[in-house]
Amino acid sequence: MISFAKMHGLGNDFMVVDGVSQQVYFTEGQVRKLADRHRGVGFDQLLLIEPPQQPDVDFHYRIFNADGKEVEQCGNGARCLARFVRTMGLTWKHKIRVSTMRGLMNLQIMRNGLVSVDMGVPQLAPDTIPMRYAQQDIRYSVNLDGVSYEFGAVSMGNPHCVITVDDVEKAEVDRIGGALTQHNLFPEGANIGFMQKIAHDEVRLRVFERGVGETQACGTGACAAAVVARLQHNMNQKIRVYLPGGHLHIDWPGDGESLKMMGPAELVYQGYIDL
Ligand SMILES: N[C@@H](CCC[C@H](N)C(=O)O)C(=O)O
Repeated sequence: MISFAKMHGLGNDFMVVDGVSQQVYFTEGQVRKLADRHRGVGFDQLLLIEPPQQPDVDFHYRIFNADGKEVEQCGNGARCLARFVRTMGLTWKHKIRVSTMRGLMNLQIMRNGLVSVDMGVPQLAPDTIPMRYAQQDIRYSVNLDGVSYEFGAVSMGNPHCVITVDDVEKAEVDRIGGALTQHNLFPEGANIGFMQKIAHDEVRLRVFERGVGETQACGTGACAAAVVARLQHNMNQKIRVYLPGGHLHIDWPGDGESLKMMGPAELVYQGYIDL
């Protein structure tokens, strides 16, 4: 039996497991079974919180997609992690530093109850995404069934491709997202965002997540969209990203600078399950 919490960030939902007080290990098959929305707990990602692996860090943060694969980063999950470790008494700090597969991240629980995350510096070079394009650019194109799609590519620790559309409601998220997430342009797959500009400081966004499908919100997807919005469309440093599950505040001063994301993190229930 392991104890866990069910949490969500704007409807992007998680099974969160305390791997500090419990000895836990998950196989790909176990994660897939737990992710099943009819026979398991049901979630987009499983978050496993482990003891720190280095001195200046509070926790090590691991993320598994619903398909069982471990991935590098999850923005909505990071906010839930901050709320989880405080609620479960794993720390009393308001400022929490975690390591992930791809580096370090600082989380802060704000007075207004929201959680702010310093997501680090967005990476734009094709080999850091990774993406099979020789030269870095702010706009790339890909051909799908004879139609060419322009996109921006960003690594927020994990790979993102962002396509600007006229009407996000009409975007073929499943068809185009499903084809591009596994396109050979992206050797490790990619999360595919569909972004509509609303104003200089507002976009709407839907994301087809790698290893999951369309989710109600994607934190790193919102960060990547803000980067593309600024680079391709000269939008503001501070923008609101409206996702199907709610909105996030993103603040990115520009190239080479760290990006901050702020939004909610909710605990739904706590439970026990046999693995
Ligand atoms: N929902 C997440 C991203 C989770 C990982 C992603 N599906 C990937 O494979 O990179 C977020 O809030 O950032």
